[in-house]
Formats: sequence, structure tokens, C-alpha cells
Amino acid sequence: MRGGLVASARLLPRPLVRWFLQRRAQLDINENMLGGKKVKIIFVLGGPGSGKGTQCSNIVEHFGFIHLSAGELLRAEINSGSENGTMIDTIIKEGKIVPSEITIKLLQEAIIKGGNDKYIIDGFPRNEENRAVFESVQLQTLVTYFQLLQINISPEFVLFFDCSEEEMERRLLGRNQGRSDDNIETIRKRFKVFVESSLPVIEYYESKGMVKKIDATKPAPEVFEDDGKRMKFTNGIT
Ligand SMILES: Nc1ncnc2c1ncn2[C@@H]1O[C@H](COP(=O)(O)OP(=O)(O)O)[C@@H](O)[C@H]1O
Ligand SMILES: Nc1ccn([C@H]2C[C@H](O)[C@@H](COP(=O)(O)OP(=O)(O)O)O2)c(=O)n1
Ligand SMILES: [Mg+2]
Repeated sequence: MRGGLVASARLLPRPLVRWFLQRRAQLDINENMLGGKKVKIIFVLGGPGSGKGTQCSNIVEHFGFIHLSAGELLRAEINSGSENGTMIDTIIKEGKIVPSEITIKLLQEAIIKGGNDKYIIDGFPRNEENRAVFESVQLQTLVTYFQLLQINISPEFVLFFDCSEEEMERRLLGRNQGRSDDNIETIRKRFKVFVESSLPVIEYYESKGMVKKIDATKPAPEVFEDDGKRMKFTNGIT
């Protein structure tokens, strides 16, 4: 947590960070509990087709979280005809990652609109930029709206769905949701981006002891049994 906070703080003006730290010390609070309502976040990460969306639906049903899929928010933005839509569409078709500002704005809006205090966010952060910008934006939000909106800077934990590429490829080719990126050419690009850009994020959280790794190659009900155990065993989440 401290490392993330320090990294985020580097992106902010120093007087602002100093003010924030002093204010926090005065109020005897920490970054996970800034008075008022706490918004808890769990990140769900894993390669394309590892079963993130499928398992998040199960988790929502059993544990009362609001599920936000970064990919679905981006697809909705394309379909809404927004000015960024064409650009987002092109990036997704190329299997690349959309600039963080766009994705984070959509996530923040959805969190505020959701009005819940527990969110499970799937497919985010997908690269180091996603992670660092999310943390810095959260810190700014905390500073700006000190008593109004308190979203944790860091997730409670990260669920990592570990699945072989062979199995993920099979699932994506059979997904049948009419997605422009579920074709073999884009799938291969997405696997490459996952290994090069997303795995380092998982490793970062692993180094902080925050990752709960799940064998996602098994059939969906068995995978959910694993999620369920991990959710129940985590105090204060359910
Ligand atoms: N454990 C599983 N075994 C077999 N197929 C699965 C499993 N989990 C999900 N699927 C199927 O694989 C495809 C991709 O799953 P999805 O949840 O959309 O993954 P992701 O969000 O990680 O891309 C979907 O068609 C889904 O029904
Ligand atoms: N944080 C994110 C999440 C998704 N995207 C883009 C790039 C991804 O290939 C697509 C689709 O993401 P999505 O999570 O829906 O895909 P999968 O469920 O892993 O198959 O959206 C992004 O740019 N940034
Ligand atoms: Mg998905």
C-alpha cells in the first residue's frame, strides 16, 4: 500500500501531497478509512477468455457486489456514439489497451452512479499505466472531495484467474457474442498484450501479497467454488 501511495504521490504537486498527509495525520485516519463511507474494490484479472465475466456474475449473485467490466464500459461507450467511440473501437480491434484516462473516467462514473460500497472490477488494471493513473486519480479525488467520496486507493485484494492460452483461445473462439476482437488474429495480439502488459500488474500485486490465484481451467462451477472460499475467508468483504 505505501509503495503504491508513494508512487502515486510522485505524480501530484508536492504541497498538495504534504497537505493531504498532514490532514490525514490530524484526523488520525489512514488511506483505507478516510471517515464517512468506505468504498471497497476487488480487482479481477486474468487473460482474455479466462472466465472473469462469468465468475463475476456468480460473485454478484452470492456476495452483493456491483460488477463493473472495464471492457463492457468501453464497448458501451463505442455504442453510445461518443466522440471517443471510433478511437476506442480501433484500439480494441487491434487488441491494444485504451488510454487510462478514458477507462478510469468511465469506471469512476459507474462507481458514483452505482451508489454501492462494494465493487468488483474486471479487466482493470490491464497495464502499469492503468494502475498508476487509477491510484493517482483516486488520491486526487480524496484530496478534492475529502468528506464526500472516499474510494480506496488500493483494492482489498486481487482475484487472478489463471488459465492456459490453449483453453482461453478455445473459449474465445466459442464465445459467440459478436465481438469484433474475438477473432484469431486479434486474440493472438491480446494474448501478447496480456503477457507483456497485464502480467506485470499481477506480479506487482503479488509482491504485496494481495493476489488470490484461482485455477480457471476447471469447469465454471468448480472455479466458483474456489472464488467462494476465497471471498468467505476474507474478513470484512462479504
Ligand atoms: N470455466 C469455464 N469453462 C469453460 N468455459 C467457460 C468457463 N468460464 C467461462 N467460460 C466460457 O468462456 C467464454 C469466455 O468467458 P468470459 O467469462 O467471457 O471470460 P473473460 O471475461 O475472462 O474474457 C464464455 O463463452 C464463457 O461462457
Ligand atoms: N482496462 C481495460 C480493459 C479493457 N480494455 C479493452 C482492451 C481489451 O482487449 C478489450 C476487451 O476487454 P474485456 O475485459 O471485455 O475482454 P475479456 O473479457 O478479457 O475478453 O477492451 C482496455 O483497453 N482497458
Ligand atoms: Mg470479459
